Amino acid sequence: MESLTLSPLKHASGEVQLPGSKSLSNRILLLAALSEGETRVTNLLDSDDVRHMLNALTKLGVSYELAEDRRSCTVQGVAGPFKADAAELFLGNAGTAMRPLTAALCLGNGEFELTGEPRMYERPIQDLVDALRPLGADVEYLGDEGYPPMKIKASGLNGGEVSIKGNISSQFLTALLMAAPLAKDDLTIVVDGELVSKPYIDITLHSMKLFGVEVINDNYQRFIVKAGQSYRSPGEVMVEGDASSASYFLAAAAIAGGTIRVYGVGSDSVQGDKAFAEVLGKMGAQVSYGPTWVEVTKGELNGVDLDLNAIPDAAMTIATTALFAKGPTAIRNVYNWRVKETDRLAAMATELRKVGAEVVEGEDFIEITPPAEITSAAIDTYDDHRMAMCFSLAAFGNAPITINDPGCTRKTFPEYFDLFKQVTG
Ligand SMILES: O=C(O)C1=C[C@@H](OP(=O)(O)O)[C@@H](O)[C@H](O)C1
Ligand SMILES: C=C(OP(=O)(O)O)C(=O)O
Repeated sequence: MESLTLSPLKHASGEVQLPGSKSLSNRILLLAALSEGETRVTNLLDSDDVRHMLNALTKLGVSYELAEDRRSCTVQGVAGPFKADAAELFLGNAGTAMRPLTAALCLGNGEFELTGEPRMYERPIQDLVDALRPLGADVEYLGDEGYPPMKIKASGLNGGEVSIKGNISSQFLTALLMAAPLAKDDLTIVVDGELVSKPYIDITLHSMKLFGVEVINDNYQRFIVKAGQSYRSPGEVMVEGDASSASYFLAAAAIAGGTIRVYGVGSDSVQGDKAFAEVLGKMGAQVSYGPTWVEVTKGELNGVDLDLNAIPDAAMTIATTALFAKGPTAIRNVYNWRVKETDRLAAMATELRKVGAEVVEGEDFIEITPPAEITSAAIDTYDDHRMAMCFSLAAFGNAPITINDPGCTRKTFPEYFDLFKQVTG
């Protein structure tokens, strides 16, 4: 396994043009495929998660033309459910491909197998399948009950009223919402209990609206989607920059100074993770926004105690930023860190201790007391892109930090370490 050793870093400044948002890239590609007409998608993310979606669309008979740099793509919509009647789809560890495609495939007619990397077989999908079955979906688990791989025998989805649990992943509700307009009748979706990662539902509703579909949203507890609203191409869509990817650069500036400005995400962004900069502000960094940019300058950082359920991905960056704050930091209500690329609560606790932090790992929270001096360590990344990216920040101490398997950032941000070097060199 390769590793990358970062010498102690002192400074971070410059400008970063963010790659396209993963969440938006995969939603827009799927909706473009299901819609009437041709859609030109620009600023598309080029990363493993998006490649899995693109490969799946090819196998499902969708044609598209991808630019040589893979950052723009013209998709020919199939105007309704996929036309393919059989396919085996390998979806890696991409939640934004696995969950939405599971629901979308049920709309058509045929037999489909959905497979992925070993970790995908440990990431739950039962709450989605339990919501699809009463609508007529035939989904068989091929391995463990409640987890991929799965076989779908599709024959369309009925309308009616269905309830879905949202306390493990918002992607289940996202998947059902995006499939809903192509069901045979109107669909009412009732959220059973707590809904985690709520801002991702706004990304979903925003994406559906771009493609001409309106959803009645009753306080995120009840959604009504009228049938017969077909997706229609808006012609051209530009993908916003990735707000989660922005977090590492903004945190670098907050920790080390001078100033970093990221372009592609700002006050106009639909992504919940734009709120990450506000958290840095609460810690003491100076933050300013434009419609499509965010700028952070170093401040005296203090620990915070916050519920970060709404921004679970960017919240990981707060965990390593906490190494440079005065006093302890608590990140609360992040139980679902445990079912992501790795058990992120356990991984974060183990690796933060390696650099000298004192850590309390709760069932759904983590408390971090920074060390007086960060100690040199080799950080294991657990095939989790965010572990690799977060721990690059530990190099702002006085000790070298080795990141094992830095290539795992390919899931969402293949060029991360090149850009990080540019702003810290
Ligand atoms: O819908 C999305 O695009 C995502 C939703 C979130 O997952 P959960 O809803 O499982 O928390 C987030 O962590 C993931 O990276 C992307
Ligand atoms: C949880 C993540 O990914 P996924 O879309 O696979 O859920 C993530 O990117 O942090």
